[in-house]
Amino acid sequence: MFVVNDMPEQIDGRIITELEKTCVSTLGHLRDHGFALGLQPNRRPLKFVGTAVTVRIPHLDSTAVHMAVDMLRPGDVLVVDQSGDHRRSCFGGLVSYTAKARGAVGAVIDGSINDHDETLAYDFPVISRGYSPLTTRIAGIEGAINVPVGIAGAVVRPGDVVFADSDGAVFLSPDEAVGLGELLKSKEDAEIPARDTISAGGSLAEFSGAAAYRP
Ligand SMILES: O=C([O-])CC(=O)C(=O)O
Ligand SMILES: [Mg+2]
Repeated sequence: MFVVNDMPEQIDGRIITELEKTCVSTLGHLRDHGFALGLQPNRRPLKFVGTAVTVRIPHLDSTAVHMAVDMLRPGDVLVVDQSGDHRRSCFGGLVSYTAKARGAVGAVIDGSINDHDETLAYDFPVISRGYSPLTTRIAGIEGAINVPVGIAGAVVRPGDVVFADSDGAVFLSPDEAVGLGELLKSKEDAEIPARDTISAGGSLAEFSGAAAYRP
């Protein structure tokens, strides 16, 4: 059975502009959930922030991926749950070419990807489990578009914020993302004077607070 739900509301442009100035790992200093653990970027440096368009497919049938890619809008991020089969690739040159042509800003695939050289040439950022020559097929078995999905330990809902950089991706609800960019930027800015202090012989442990635990 195929489920094709409406496209989600796109996230506020201010959230994107603010998060784009910051690093995903700065959020990793503050919380543990929502990270796509074990997924790697196809190139570095990499950065994108966009609206999650989710797809769930069974192990070998990427019919729903091809449907969803046609639906992508400028600013969207394709997020694919392969139902735990990480060895197959549902995402290669033609899918990435189409996603880019529609204006999507990136993809997060909880599975493998293929057509390494071609996708790099299109300069479309993808975070995935890695590369595999074993692909999915257009089998018409089942699939769902814009439903909650599970991506490498994180729950992702259509319309969530996908915040990705060279270190990996995290998923946030639009509410959680309001004001987050400013908070992350303030933490990053606090490291600027710390560098000068450290260059002058000062202590990292004093700056981080680790010094308080010295026996
Ligand atoms: O079609 C697919 O599912 C994967 C692929 O090779 C491409 O996107 O070019
Ligand atoms: Mg191909």
